[in-house]
Amino acid sequence: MAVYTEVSDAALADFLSAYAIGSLLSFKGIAEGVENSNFFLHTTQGSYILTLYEKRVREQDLPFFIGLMEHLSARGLACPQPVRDRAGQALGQLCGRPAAIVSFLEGVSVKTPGVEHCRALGRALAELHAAGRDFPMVRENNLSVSAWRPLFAQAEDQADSVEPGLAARTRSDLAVLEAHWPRNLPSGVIHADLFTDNVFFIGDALSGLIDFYFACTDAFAYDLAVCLNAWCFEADGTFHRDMAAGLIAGYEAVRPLESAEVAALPILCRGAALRFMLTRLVDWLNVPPGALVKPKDPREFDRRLTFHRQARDAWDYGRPR
Ligand SMILES: Nc1ncnc2c1ncn2[C@@H]1O[C@H](COP(=O)(O)OP(=O)(O)OP(=O)(O)O)[C@@H](O)[C@H]1O
Ligand SMILES: N[C@@H](CCO)C(=O)O
Repeated sequence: MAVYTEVSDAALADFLSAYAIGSLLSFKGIAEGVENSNFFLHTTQGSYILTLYEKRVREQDLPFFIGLMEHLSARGLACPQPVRDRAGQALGQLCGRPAAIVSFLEGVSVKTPGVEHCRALGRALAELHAAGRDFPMVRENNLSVSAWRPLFAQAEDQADSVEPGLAARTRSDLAVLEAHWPRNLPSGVIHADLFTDNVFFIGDALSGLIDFYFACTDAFAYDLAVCLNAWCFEADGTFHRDMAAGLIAGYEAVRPLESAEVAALPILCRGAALRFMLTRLVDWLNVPPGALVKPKDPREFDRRLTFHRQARDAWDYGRPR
């Protein structure tokens, strides 16, 4: 359970007194997630999510995330809407952490997505890219290719204790990716972490996207590569080409890929898999003492990398030639 910071009743009451969202009916920690501390907040006016920003979220980036959610909500994208306090502030401090309240989205995430879920995801991803086009703020992707070697340095000595051969495989992936990482692809606001737990459905219809705390300015096709990794593989590394085809077709129904993006897809997928393998590896080896959190398994992405290393072109990912 991702609750790194406990919030006392008194601290919560003091924090909420700045907001005009009614009086508190219930408050409880949320079991899912690994990054921030999240709580359900139920008041006489409705349901909200309270987030205390932890470890990997830099305080100077919070105006980007909050501004982006406001921008996307204003353009009709179903995402959390930040709630401003009586003084017009969307960001406050609670228990020594930066904190914000956002609207609660209805829906549930799917644990085992099918082709139609992937098609709906593709459409929503392209709509997000379109809605973000006139967002004026910029945030560099601080978990892109130049960050991977320093991340690996934190875990290299112990990598083989997690999976034999992992250190050597990672060294060779890093060399290839650093030499061939594509530049100058069409770019803009990307979500960068659109895993199944961050996409809600009501029945078969996609109802909302959450967790914009890795959002940044980067290649649109990299976001697609993140989704291909997150949605179209089993934990054991089995790839579902039909789901990948649905995801790409859904995306291209809204925003057709340019030829440079199509050509870059295999290396973008390989890089995205390495990014999640590395952050998981570092977290796996460094669980904070006392934190109520279950770290995610880096080996799932080591297995995906086996697929990406042998992929030749976008056709291998289900895109028609
Ligand atoms: N706006 C929202 N509406 C409804 N539920 C939400 C909302 N925001 C968060 N949640 C719930 O809280 C959980 C954790 O939120 P979130 O994914 O943002 O946390 P995180 O720690 O950043 O997680 P991750 O590991 O995905 O980065 C979600 O799985 C969902 O159940
Ligand atoms: N979605 C990430 C965790 C948050 O970055 C993962 O599955 O590793």
